[in-house]
Amino acid sequence: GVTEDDLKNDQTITNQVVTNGMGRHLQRYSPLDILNKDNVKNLVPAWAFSLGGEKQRGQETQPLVYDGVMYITGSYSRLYAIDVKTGEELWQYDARLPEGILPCCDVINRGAALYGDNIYFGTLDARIVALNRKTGDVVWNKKIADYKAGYSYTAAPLIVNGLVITGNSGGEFGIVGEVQARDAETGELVWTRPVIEGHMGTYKGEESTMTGTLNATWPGDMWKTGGGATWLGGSYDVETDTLVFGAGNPAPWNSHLRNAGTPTEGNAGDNLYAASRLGIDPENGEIKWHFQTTPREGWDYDGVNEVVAYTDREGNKRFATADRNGFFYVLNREDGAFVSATPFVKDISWAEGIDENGRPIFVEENRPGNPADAADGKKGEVIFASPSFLGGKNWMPMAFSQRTGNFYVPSNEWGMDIWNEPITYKKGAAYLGAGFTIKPNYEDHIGSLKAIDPDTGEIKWEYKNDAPLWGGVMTTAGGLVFTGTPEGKFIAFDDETGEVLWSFQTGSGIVGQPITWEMDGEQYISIISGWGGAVPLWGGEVAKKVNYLNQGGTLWTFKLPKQLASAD
Ligand SMILES: O=C(O)c1cc(C(=O)O)c2c(n1)C(=O)C(=O)c1cc(C(=O)O)[nH]c1-2
Ligand SMILES: [Ca+2]
Repeated sequence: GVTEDDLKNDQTITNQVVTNGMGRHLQRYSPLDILNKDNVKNLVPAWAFSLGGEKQRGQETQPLVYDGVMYITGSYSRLYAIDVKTGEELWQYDARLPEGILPCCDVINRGAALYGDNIYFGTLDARIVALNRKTGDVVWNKKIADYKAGYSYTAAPLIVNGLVITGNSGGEFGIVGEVQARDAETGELVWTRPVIEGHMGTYKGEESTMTGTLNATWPGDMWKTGGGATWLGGSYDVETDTLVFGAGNPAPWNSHLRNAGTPTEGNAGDNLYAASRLGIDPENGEIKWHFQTTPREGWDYDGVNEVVAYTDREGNKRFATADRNGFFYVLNREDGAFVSATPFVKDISWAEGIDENGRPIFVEENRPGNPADAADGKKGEVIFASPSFLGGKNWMPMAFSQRTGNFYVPSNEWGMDIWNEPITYKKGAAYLGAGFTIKPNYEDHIGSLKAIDPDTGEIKWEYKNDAPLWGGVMTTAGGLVFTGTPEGKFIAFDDETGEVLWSFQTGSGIVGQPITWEMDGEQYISIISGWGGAVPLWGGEVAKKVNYLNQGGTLWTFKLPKQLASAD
């Protein structure tokens, strides 16, 4: 079965992919170079697999490959085991969701996790399931949280030292973000760590420590329904033995309801640890450090985007993250301390920049107005803010190349009209207190894949795409960058120039995450195609731009024709 060593060395053991992120640092970089800039033009499909049924939407999964089997998750909480040589189905598991689930952003799932003889995945009714990886039989099935209160689950779980570590979704319903760790064998809860100040963590069934200080950065009881969903899951830096999880938007969106008034301390009213990254001790769930990207967040700039551990060109150990708020941050890996921040999208309106402590320099006029100041007390001043609430970058993962030292970031250039409204918390009901319409910032593109030098923030090249980019990115030692578009194209770029070297039309929009592995001396690439996710549901004027795209659910696997592979 899959061991901790397999997980630790996922990047260098190139005949399998056993973690989300192709390594728990989430670099999504493969040292394989069988496929390269010269021969990628010959890439052809080896097999394709349809997810079948009527449940064809939003396929965001990253496949896993182990012991001759490929595992993918599908929309509506399904999991498939497929023969990696032939593309034939071995078994499938359908979680059969109850009525009344409340996912904010489509019926998606981003992938599974492997450990021992089990495969693990989370379901939209906020459960975590362990299945036998050979048979698909249920080993255990545990509740993460109450779906009737708006909790759900969409991320790939993370395995560290025999613990299955999960986050939660539901920030648009006033839930409380949390990270949980379970024994992988039994499913028994080991620790919990709520990420909003004032809530108690647990360790082996006992209360452990409170998160932050009660009422230090939240007014009144607002912390009790403060959001901060940990909905994208986390990464793990083995060198500092640290889990890194992001916390989403504070709830409700209307930030005037979360203003703690005249600050008595520097951070009163910041609403910790919403819109933050947290370094967590995997042993007991204690918080080691935090870095808040957007204090008293008011534009839905969830702070969940993936934190990637890497080593920079001078040998410094760093983390990088491209936040929804439009800034690309570099942090110190030892303590999460701020190193630098640079804009990675063009028209950021809510902040002038980031100061030397990593705190935004707010443009206060660009905070959506307080409904209490409006004549009717109902609709606060409408402002145009950029990036839009779907972010300069959303969930779709960037990749780091050890070959070029650059990050490849799937970003979007868009803004929104946004306003605040009064709202009170009601269990299981949307808890926004805001209205919005998304708008493109440019006529000819929204999507923008950018090669970014993390040392300087310089954008080395950019690929513009009409529709918003919503799929993951992967880099290889062959000098290739792979990603897909909502228009259905799966594309290989030159990592140095951004030149398109190859593309393939997959038949539906790509919102999935590519992988690569080696089998019998050949290099394979897989990507799932199936349009969906948040854009068509929440996308305002942008949704109209993409409403011609067809749903789907097909997993594609590519390789070089055999004679060409050996001839090159
Ligand atoms: O606050 C939350 O709990 C939460 C959860 C999710 C999710 O679990 O997919 C998304 C968001 N927020 C969100 O703000 C968002 O833009 C988003 C996009 C997507 C997607 O998969 O396309 N999910 C989510
Ligand atoms: Ca959110």
